[in-house]
Amino acid sequence: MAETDAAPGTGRLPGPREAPAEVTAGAADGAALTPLQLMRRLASGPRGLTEAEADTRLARDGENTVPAWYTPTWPRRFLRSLRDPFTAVLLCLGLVSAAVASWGTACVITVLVGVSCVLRSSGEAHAGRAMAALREMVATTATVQRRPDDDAAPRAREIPVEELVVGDVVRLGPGDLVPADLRLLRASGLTVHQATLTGESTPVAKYAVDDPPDVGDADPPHLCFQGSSVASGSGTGLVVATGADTRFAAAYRALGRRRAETAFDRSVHGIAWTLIRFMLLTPPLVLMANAAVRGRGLETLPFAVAVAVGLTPEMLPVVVTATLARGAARLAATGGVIVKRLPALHDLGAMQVLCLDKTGTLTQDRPVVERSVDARGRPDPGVLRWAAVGSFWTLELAELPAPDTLDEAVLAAADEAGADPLAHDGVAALPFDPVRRLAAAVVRRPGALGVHTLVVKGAAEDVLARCARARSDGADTALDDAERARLLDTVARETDEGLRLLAVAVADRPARTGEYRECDLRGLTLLGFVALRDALAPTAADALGVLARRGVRVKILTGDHPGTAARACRDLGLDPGEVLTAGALAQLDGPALAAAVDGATVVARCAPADKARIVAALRGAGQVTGFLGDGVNDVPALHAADVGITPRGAVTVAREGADVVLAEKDLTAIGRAVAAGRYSSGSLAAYLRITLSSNLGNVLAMLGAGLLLSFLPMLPAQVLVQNLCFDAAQLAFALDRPGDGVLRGPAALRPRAFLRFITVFGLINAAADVATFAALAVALHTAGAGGEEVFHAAWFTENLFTQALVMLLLRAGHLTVRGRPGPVPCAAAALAVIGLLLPLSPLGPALGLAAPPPLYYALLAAVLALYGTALAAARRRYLPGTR
Ligand SMILES: Nc1ncnc2c1ncn2[C@@H]1O[C@H](COP(=O)(O)OP(=O)(O)OP(=O)(O)O)[C@@H](O)[C@H]1O
Ligand SMILES: [Mg+2]
Repeated sequence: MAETDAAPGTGRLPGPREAPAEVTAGAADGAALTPLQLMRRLASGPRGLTEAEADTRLARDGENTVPAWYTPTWPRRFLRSLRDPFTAVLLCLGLVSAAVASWGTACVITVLVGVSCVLRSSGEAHAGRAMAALREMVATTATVQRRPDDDAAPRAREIPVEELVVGDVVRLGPGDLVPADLRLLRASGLTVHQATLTGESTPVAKYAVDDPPDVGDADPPHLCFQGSSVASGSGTGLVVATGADTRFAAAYRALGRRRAETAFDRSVHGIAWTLIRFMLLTPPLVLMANAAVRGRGLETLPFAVAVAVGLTPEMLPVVVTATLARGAARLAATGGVIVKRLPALHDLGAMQVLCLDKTGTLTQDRPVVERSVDARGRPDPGVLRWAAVGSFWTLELAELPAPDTLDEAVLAAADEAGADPLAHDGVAALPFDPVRRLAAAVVRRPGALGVHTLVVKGAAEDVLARCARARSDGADTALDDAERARLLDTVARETDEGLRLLAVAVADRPARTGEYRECDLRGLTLLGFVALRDALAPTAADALGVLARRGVRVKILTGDHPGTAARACRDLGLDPGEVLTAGALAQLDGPALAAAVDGATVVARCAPADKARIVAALRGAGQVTGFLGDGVNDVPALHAADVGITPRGAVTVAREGADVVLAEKDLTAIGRAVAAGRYSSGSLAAYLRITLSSNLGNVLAMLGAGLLLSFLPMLPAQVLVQNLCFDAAQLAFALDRPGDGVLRGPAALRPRAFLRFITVFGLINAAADVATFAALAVALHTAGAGGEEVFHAAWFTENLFTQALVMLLLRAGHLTVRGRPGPVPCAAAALAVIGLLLPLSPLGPALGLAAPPPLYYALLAAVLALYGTALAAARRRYLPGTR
């Protein structure tokens, strides 16, 4: 409910354009053309646009805004706040009142709705601005190929995606967000996630074609759409549509937000909807009870409506938005954490399990080659040389915008050792893919005519599975299962030292012109291993310690070897216990999978889908689950989690998909984020607890009194004025900071437990009201005076006093902030003053209130003292250790 809707914002409406038609093709229009025809039509070329031409087009066509969070206008915001379910129920009640000509009630309800809508839309506007500023800090870029002028050679450079224009030539690499609709000119092992467009969760292969297949295909293989993201491989594409013209923009409008229910929805939304059901039930119940017991008819309807209104926490959306926005702004300013989706702050506080990837999150992802050995474990620089040939030609031929850190490390080490990958000629490349866990290049060896050499490097298990022989001392020996097992043992021993191992294998094939595919990578000869060391992130151990103290369980889901992961775990002070591999869990799903990973700390050799599956299973088992990762292989899990967290240096698509971005390279920020989430959830929980239990108490008392008395216990207008006072006072919770007790454990609000709580406290509250009744009877009897007005005034005063008391007693934390009273105590004091003075003021008679006799106040003090004692006792039982 605090969420701002997302919609594509291009700042202008799609409409007829001034531009010449041939330069602005939509993705689908050009799909049937050959790349050359299309380039001619878009007045571009394989070398890209010149900077000047790009500027002209940008000025003409406007910015290419990715479906960002746009800021709705004021009237729209106001209308949207009317759509809030509480407001809708209030409006219905208002209509009912108008229908029975109860104009006073109808007017007060209109005022209530108006006030809460204004508060809500201004709160949202404020939160929206704060969020936009935060999201600005993690803006997205694209790699574009442009020329400084007509004669210059093209240069690849990063620009903000907003500056892309039709005709630009863009490069894509793993983890990039497709920045606009593209026609592929070249592609190498390219697969993209386009779940946002098609709902399909597995990556789809994309490739360049010269003669496009039939037009109108829903998912043409040679087009990549804005909003999808690169899962593996690389490509170069021509921008065919930007901004509002992209297919994503159109699809996005229809789709809305696709997120599954998160912890926030389950708790705050869950509670809200339970309440709405109660509210709708209340008027008919009141009517029926009054008809049955007192024989009253429809004349009790305004009262019944007022009672239902009394139950409504109208300020809930306002308090939620304001609390979360305030928490997020503070966290960004002081904690180095950017919350991109407001409810994620609540989910951070509620998080019970945090799954992390290892590489780049717990380690620095700056691997350094430590040694290179042959299949027998003896030092062999030749293995590193071959690995470098593979790395170099994969990067070169796949045109990756940036090298992978492992490849970078291999190339740096080979360079130092004086190897020259250029001595070979590259033919083809299959870039790294986190599912296959290997990369391959096809090269021509100098002097070896008619022969193509495949160079394969990757995870030891996966490369070994494709090897038929192993080479040592220049001689090849056949690899049987026993030998494979021995080699894997050796690898496991090395990983125990914390090393990451890449296996390197080659194979000679007769030269050919056809494409190389994954199935060609068989019958290889293992050359040996390159061992790399990746130092731990300096703050990782501290961060894990903080999480443990805060009661968040940590699990490591990594694509790396179980040994390397276990060693990293131990070095960080975390007991790895039994290390699982994703392969062993392949058959499990749902609760069985959740149970299997429940006791484990490390699950290794996870493909991207495995990480997502495990996260989803944990969530399915009722655990509020976060995921922290930085790579392409983490994206599905980031989406699957209640709260997806990413460090700032993460790949674009991870940052784009995450709910929370750690702005600094400091993992301890996660501890601060969790704390901020818990403070915010703590404020919300206190607000809900207090508001709902006193609302419920008042309603119960009013129902009972309505049946006992011969007149209405409160006039509808009085109920509503009282309600207005409560609402105003409750806004203080948005400014409140609860006590440090909230930091002790995850702060998930469970609707069931919560409803039990408010029932207990509601009953105590109702009991206080009944006691007031008795006090009043005694006082009136003694004073020999009475009447409805005195009763109403007495009850009004008592209600405001009990509300003030509840606000003080059911809230955790100190009453003062830096020596001054905090917002909640101030609001409670204001309530008490109004409760005391309003019936005595000139406004009193206007509302039908008359001053009670002095004895009543003395008795009220006694009732309040008793009530306070009962609250304190119940609090010790239901809210242990909250202060
Ligand atoms: N560029 C590469 N070329 C060849 N093999 C690679 C390359 N990058 C990674 N690998 C191999 O694939 C394995 C899995 O890599 P992946 O990127 O899925 O996970 P990771 O980065 O090791 O771990 P994490 O999931 O913790 O980030 C690595 O352990 C490594 O053996
Ligand atoms: Mg990673």
